[in-house]
Amino acid sequence: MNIYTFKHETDFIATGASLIASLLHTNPRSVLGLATGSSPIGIYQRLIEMNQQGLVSFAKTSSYNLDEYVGLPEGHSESYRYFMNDKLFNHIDIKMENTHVPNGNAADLEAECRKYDTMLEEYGPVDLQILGLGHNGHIGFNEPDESLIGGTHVVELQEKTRTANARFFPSLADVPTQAVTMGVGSILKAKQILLLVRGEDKAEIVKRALKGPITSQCPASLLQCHPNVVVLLDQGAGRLLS
Ligand SMILES: N[C@@H]1[C@@H](O)[C@H](O)[C@@H](COP(=O)(O)O)O[C@@H]1O
Repeated sequence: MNIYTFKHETDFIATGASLIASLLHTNPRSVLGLATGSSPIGIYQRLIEMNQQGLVSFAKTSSYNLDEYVGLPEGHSESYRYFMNDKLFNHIDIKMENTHVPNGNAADLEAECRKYDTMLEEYGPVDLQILGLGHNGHIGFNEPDESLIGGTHVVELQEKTRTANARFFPSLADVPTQAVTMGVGSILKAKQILLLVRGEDKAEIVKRALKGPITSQCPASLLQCHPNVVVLLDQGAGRLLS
């Protein structure tokens, strides 16, 4: 695991963006695993600029997002499909049909999960999986539990997660109670993982995830088992690592 802590946000962004861009230079058909949350936004903005300057192309790239809320109306501004379109896809040369986000409005959510796994099996493995980190150690929406699920599944969101994400909704009551998420097994199948974490409030969980015991009570701790993980932290998030 290669862990880098950055004093300046511009360096955090430049490092993340160039890692993705160099992957696409090496293999323009790379499969990207993408994440929402605040941590990747600056990197997505930089990739948009690079794409518009002709420095990187997504024309042959496909993408699979980690997760999506269940039950938000189509086009809802807090759905993860809206986030991805708004923060990245609408501004780069990726073909929209090559972008995939689980459908949290599928009539049969179990069938949607199986369909997502089948696509990942058929068109994967993911070359580079971007991840953020929840305050409780979740990755995607894989919440701490007695055991973890390998494939894509429907999850009940924990109060800590709903409270953390309530800042984006009018009130806590408006935050969905369920989500569809890729499982930890699917995440670990990626060839390379790029974990992005920002903020002092994440320092404790960063330490637990990267240096603590490997346990389903901290899903991100399973990343310690993966052979190719790059972690980018800002100073706040990295402050408890020696
Ligand atoms: N479901 C997403 C996660 O996939 C993301 O990793 C997390 C971290 O968000 P942030 O980057 O804002 O810390 O937020 C949400 O809970």
